[in-house]
Amino acid sequence: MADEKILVGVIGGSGLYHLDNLTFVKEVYPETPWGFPSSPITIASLPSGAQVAFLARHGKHHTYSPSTVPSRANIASLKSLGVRTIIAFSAVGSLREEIAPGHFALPNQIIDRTKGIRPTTFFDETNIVAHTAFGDPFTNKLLEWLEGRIRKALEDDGKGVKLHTGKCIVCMEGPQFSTRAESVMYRMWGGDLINMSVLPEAKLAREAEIGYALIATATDYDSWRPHSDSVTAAEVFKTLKQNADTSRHVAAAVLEDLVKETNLLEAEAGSMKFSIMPRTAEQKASDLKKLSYVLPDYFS
Ligand SMILES: CSC[C@H]1O[C@H](OP(=O)(O)O)[C@H](O)[C@@H]1O
Ligand SMILES: Nc1ncnc2[nH]cnc12
Repeated sequence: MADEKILVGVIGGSGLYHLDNLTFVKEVYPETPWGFPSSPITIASLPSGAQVAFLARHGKHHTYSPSTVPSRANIASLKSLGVRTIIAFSAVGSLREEIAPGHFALPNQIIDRTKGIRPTTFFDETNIVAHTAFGDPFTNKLLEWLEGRIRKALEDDGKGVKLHTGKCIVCMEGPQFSTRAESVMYRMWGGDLINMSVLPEAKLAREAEIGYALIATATDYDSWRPHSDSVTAAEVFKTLKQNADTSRHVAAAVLEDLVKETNLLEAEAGSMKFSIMPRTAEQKASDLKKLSYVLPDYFS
C-alpha cells in the first residue's frame, strides 16, 4: 500500500547497517525541512506482514561521524512515515566491570557531555520557543515492556548475552575516545555506559512525540581500568559483528509484538502539549509549516 503508516522505526548504529533478516519491501528517501536523513530508509516487512522502517544512523557506508549525523532529518523523516516509536541500537563502552563487552543494556538516564555543536531542537531558527520535559529521557513504559521481551530473545538466541537495565549512559562528543581521567570521572558521576550518539537523537524524538528506547550493545571497557589498555577502535570492532547479529535477532523478536501494542506506541502522544510557549503575533507561516512536519497536531 503506497501510504500505509509505518508505526515503528529502528535506528541502527555502528556495525548495524541493515536488518536483512526481515523482508525488504522498498527504500524511501524523504527530504525534510532539515534536509535528508543519513541514508535512504528501508521499509521491511515482518512475518505478519506489518511494516517497519530501518535507518542507518551513520549512513549505510558509515559516512557520518557522531557529531555530523543529521539527527533532525533522521527523526523528522521517520515521523513523516508515521513512526510513533523508535528502537535505537548503539555500540557503547562499559564503565562498569559487570557490563562486559558483548552484553546488552537498556539505559534509563543520560548525562550530556556533547559540546553544543549539534543542532538539538526542531525549534531552532524559528521564533517559536518550546521547553520539552526530558527528566526521563527514554520512554519508561517502552523500557518496561522491552525488558522481558529482550531477555527472552537473548535466552532463545542461546549465546549467553546478558541484559542490564536501569543504567545511566554518558553521551560524549567524540570522535576521539575519552582520556583515562574522563573515564574515571564519568564513573564517579554515576555513568555506567558511554557512547557518542544518544543525543540529540533522544531529545528530538521527544520533541516529535515519538517513543524512544536505546538498546545499548557493549563493545569495550572504555579507559577506566588501571591495568588494561585504553579503548581503541580495533577493540570496538572485535565485538561489533557479533553484537550486530544479536541485535538483528532481538529486533526481529520484539518488533512483531511491538507493532500490535497500539497504546504503547502512543506513549508520547500529547507530551509536547504544555511545552510550547504561548504564541506571539510574530509567528511566521514558514515556521508553522516547518514545525507542522514533526508536530502536525500543534502547527498547521
Ligand atoms: C565505532 S566506536 C564509536 C561510535 O560507535 C557508537 O556509534 P553508535 O552509537 O551509532 O552505535 C558511538 O556512539 C560512536 O559514535
Ligand atoms: N568507549 C566508547 N566511548 C564512546 N563511544 C563508544 N562506542 C563504543 N565504545 C565507546
